[in-house]
Amino acid sequence: MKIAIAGAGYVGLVTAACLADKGHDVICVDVSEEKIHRLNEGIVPIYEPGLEPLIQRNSARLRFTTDDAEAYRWAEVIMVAVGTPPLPDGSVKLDDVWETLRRIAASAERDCLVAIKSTVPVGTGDEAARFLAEHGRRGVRIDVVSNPEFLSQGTAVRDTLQAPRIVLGVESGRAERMMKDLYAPFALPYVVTDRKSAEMIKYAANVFLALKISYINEIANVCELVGANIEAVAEGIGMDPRIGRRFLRAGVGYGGSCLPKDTKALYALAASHGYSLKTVEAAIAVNEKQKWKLLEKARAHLGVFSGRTAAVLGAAFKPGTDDVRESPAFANIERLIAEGAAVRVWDPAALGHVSRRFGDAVVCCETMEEAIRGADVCFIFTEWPAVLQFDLHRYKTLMKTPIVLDGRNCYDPKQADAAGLIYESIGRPVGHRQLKVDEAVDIQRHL
Ligand SMILES: NC(=O)C1=CN([C@@H]2O[C@H](COP(=O)(O)OP(=O)(O)OC[C@H]3O[C@@H](n4cnc5c(N)ncnc54)[C@H](O)[C@@H]3O)[C@@H](O)[C@H]2O)C=CC1
Ligand SMILES: O=C(O)[C@H]1O[C@H](OP(=O)(O)OP(=O)(O)OC[C@H]2O[C@@H](n3ccc(=O)[nH]c3=O)[C@H](O)[C@@H]2O)[C@H](O)[C@@H](O)[C@@H]1O
Repeated sequence: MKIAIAGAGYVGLVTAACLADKGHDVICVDVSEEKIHRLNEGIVPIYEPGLEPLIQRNSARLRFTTDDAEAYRWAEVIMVAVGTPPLPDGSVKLDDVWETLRRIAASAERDCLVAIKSTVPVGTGDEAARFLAEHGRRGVRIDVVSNPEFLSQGTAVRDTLQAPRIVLGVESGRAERMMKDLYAPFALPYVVTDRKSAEMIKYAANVFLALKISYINEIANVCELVGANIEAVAEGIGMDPRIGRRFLRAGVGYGGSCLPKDTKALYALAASHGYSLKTVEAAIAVNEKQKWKLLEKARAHLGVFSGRTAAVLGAAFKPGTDDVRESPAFANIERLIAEGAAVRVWDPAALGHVSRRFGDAVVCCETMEEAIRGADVCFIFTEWPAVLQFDLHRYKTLMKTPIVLDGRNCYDPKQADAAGLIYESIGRPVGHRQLKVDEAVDIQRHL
């Protein structure tokens, strides 16, 4: 089939490459001249494992352009994968979606299907269908489908090729048939429903994941108070298939472009109908507090940050991506700088974003060693493989004071203790080298 995809971002690019890989002819459209220029030069503008070879392998069936009118004239299916960022009140900014729909209405000359992959408030698909029926060219039939996306960054290619389900929110037999033709080569299970329910499935899924994370983080906080170990607790409850093991990793909270914005968007949507979503409100509040956990722990050791050197390991919101949107690391770096710390940041994929955002206010380090050398404290915000595999003794040799505060529970506390570290993580008992606030005046004295 001939597919046009609006938006060459994490979702659009991955979807384009996977559809081309399954034999479809795909044109990926973006308004960013720079992005399209780079893609046409063979440079993939985002870091997503497996994406570059997939794009290269399918170059015969995959084109990139800024000429949306030409792409929308040509396509049988137009997929909308543009951004839907949050507005200050938590509701969703739909400007790019509506701009895309306006362009489709003006350009589509043949009967076609518009599949909305972007995460949009419930009811947007119905509005889009009305708009296209009213403003599309005379005699051109444009069906609208809600086809929400569930991929995760870092595993996006696999998630797309082996998705647990494909959700289709359709209002006509023609739309359902076309979407099933499109996805037939993937041989995946479908959930076929109406447009509004499909849009709700997307929010309900993301928000459920956020609830699960905030719940485990609160349990971790209580574990710290009572001396229990969250890793054992998560394993113990996760083995119950009604609960499930995934998304029970305690840490410094969820970040990224989606869980934070989608929790707020669902809350705002319900509120606009006069309903207060209490569970979601609590999950958002817990997450906001959780992201400062490591700074709280650091204060107990160091008192103030002024004059201290802080190493930050990981800036991306999770491993396997260069995305720093709503990254807990960024909020913490900002606060450390504001409180007078000298901040040295390492990340294997996201350093470009760090230097663009913080400039000379931080030192960007190419290696973990460079970041931690001479540091008074080390914060771990992202569980990159290099962090997991790092020789714990190196912290002791390289740091001025080996205080390692781990927001992703990367190490075994006993091993960290044996390696001579003052090590604290989330929801687990601390080693015997733990310092009390009033003992922390002169760290060196204790080592
Ligand atoms: N990033 C993720 O892991 C997932 C994102 N989603 C949803 O998918 C949507 C897209 O997200 P991302 O890919 O992360 O966004 P992104 O910000 O990486 O990419 C969006 C792209 O759309 C382009 N664009 C803006 N206006 C355009 C227009 N009128 N025509 C063509 N291109 C245009 C932008 O230049 C940008 O390159 C959002 O609604 C998001 O909530 C859903 C599942 C996963
Ligand atoms: O709508 C979206 O954009 C996507 O949002 C999330 O995907 P993503 O944001 O890429 O990443 P996740 O793996 O969900 O992680 C989100 C955040 O939660 C944190 N997390 C995740 C799992 C966990 O157990 N604990 C935890 O703190 C991660 O560190 C990260 O900061 C969902 O997992 C995807 O299904 C969805 O398609």
